[in-house]
Amino acid sequence: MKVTDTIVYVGVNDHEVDLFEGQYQVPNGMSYNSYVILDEKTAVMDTVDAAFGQQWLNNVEKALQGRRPDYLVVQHMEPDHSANIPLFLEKYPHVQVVATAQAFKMMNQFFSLPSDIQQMPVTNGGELALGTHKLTFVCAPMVHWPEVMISYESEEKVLFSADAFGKFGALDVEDNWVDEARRYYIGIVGKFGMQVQNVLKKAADLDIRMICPLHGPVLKENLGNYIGLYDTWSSYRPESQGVTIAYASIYGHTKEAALCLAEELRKNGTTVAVYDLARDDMAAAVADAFRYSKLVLASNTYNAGINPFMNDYITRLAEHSYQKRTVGLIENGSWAPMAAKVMRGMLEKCKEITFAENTVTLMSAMKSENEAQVKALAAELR
Ligand SMILES: Cc1cc2nc3c(=O)[nH]c(=O)nc-3n(C[C@H](O)[C@H](O)[C@H](O)COP(=O)(O)O)c2cc1C
Repeated sequence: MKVTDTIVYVGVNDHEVDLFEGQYQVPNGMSYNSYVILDEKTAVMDTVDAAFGQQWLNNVEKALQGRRPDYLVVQHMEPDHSANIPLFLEKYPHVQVVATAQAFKMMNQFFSLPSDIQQMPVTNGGELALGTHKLTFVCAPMVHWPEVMISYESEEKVLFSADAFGKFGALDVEDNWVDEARRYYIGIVGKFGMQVQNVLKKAADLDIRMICPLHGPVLKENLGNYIGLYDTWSSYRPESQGVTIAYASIYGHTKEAALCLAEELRKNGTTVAVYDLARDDMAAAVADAFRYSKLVLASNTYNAGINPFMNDYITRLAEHSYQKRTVGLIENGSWAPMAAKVMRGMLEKCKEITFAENTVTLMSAMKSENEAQVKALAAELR
């Protein structure tokens, strides 16, 4: 598949993967992208997941049209992109491998490569001329591993962005880019907002006409929109006004209060996303907490603590640097409700959290006073 006349897509679609990175549900599969640049010299940009070695090699061979590859550029050592480095070097032992020093170190950790491989270590700002095409390498530490670099090709103004601007989903399935890109970004890179901001600052000086990520489609239009979303996500600003309600309930009474709140909010035109933390996709619930300006956590008390699913959820939010949001609390308990206190305590390490003044406290089941509390919380959040 041509990206341009001289850049060819040689990646693969994976519909067999059950959990991406061992935890993310990917109902539409995954793409592992790789590209070939054809010029006086040829460069292959990254490899693909181990399961697709032969298919990828065939794609590369076809794209090269009988030529030999001169360079293998390794932007990221995560195995879904690097697993086929040994296979590639077995077939093309003369190739110069271009990567950061830290990537070479990881290469030797992951693989037992021959000692005579041709290494070309690069640092930030390093360049590689292929003919009319010229790659400039920009180090992007922790976006989302420390060895990551992205590559700017100045002839066609293409940014090879490594995992940035990637998404879940194979390329042969139509879906909503922003939802699957947000779930991917928040889950995988979300913790490293400051590092993403640093890369965006470096990229602001570049004239970018096209973004070639390691997952998801090549982005050719409305690049300002995608870059703007990355700026929003990495600065932890809400993307939209709205409320995410995440609940964990054993017998259904806390759920009832959560759904009652959702109804109250919707009545007034507030956008609401509701998640059952025991049953719905936790990564989607985390992504929507970042998407919307407000969050309500509803949990039953559990052994003087909170429901284990809520515990997992708040732990994930805190790990992803959740911040700059308003949070409301709904708790339930049959003898000593503690959930609101525990949830509040868990979020205290998060920056710039404003707690709603109204807390809903159920003593086992919804009563008329709880309905009044729910209405008061809704009034405060809308
Ligand atoms: C294993 C277990 C531990 C619980 N621990 C407490 C507790 O420490 N304090 C309390 O008040 N209620 C506790 N409860 C009771 C529930 O929190 C309470 O019945 C609540 O109303 C359940 O809400 P739900 O209908 O949303 O599941 C516990 C329940 C279970 C099953």
